[in-house]
Amino acid sequence: MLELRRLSKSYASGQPVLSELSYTFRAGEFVAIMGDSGVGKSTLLNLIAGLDHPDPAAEAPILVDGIAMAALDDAAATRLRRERMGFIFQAFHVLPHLTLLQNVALPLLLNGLPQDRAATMLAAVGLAGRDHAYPHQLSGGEMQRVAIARALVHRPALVLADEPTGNLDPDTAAAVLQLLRTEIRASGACTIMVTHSQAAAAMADRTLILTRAGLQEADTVKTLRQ
Ligand SMILES: Nc1ncnc2c1ncn2[C@@H]1O[C@H](COP(=O)(O)OP(=O)(O)OP(=O)(O)O)[C@@H](O)[C@H]1O
Repeated sequence: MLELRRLSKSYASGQPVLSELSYTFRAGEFVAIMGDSGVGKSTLLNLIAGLDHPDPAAEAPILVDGIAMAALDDAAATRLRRERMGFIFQAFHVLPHLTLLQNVALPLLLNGLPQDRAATMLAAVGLAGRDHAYPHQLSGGEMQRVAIARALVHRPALVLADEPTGNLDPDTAAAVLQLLRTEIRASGACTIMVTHSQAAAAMADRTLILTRAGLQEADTVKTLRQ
């Protein structure tokens, strides 16, 4: 579903952040990515999302459903992102001047899809009857539930989440993650979640650790450290 092939990224200012990273993510799996601060987790998600460009060294470093991101022009990359991806990112926060229903309906509108699923998704995340509320009327946990509904409403094949519960208390975080897991199970989306939280990672099917050496299964890293 998502293939990384010798993906590298350096910023002008410094050393390479990612160096020849290769990994294949399968459809329907929920994977957590952990790793030390500054190792490049957010950079990796931004590259997969097409929000930043990898170093040009490798020919097709990112393939989504077999489509090489590097071969797409800006318009085609935007279309692929809009149709096949869902984001739970701080930078894509719920828009304050739109109602909850309008926020959740946005991916449907942008993709020219019928909008009735927006109300269904709001109900699925426990916010039935709040369609016409505005984001400032919500708690942090409720806001993250709206973000989840919006990320999944258009049935994307790939969901990218960056610290989806970073600013929530442990109980609310657990409820939000439980909901995310239920919804991605129902939709069959491949989900990649970057997190520093062991509790959040425990909700995923498996955990990968990003180090300078690349992405490795958490169990392998634990064994190597012992
Ligand atoms: N736009 C940028 N320009 C220059 N350097 C950057 C840029 N974005 C990130 N970096 C650097 O790249 C490295 C990786 O950053 P990144 O945010 O991907 O790490 P991270 O693993 O997500 O960290 P954290 O867990 O602290 O969020 C850091 O050294 C950071 O300073």
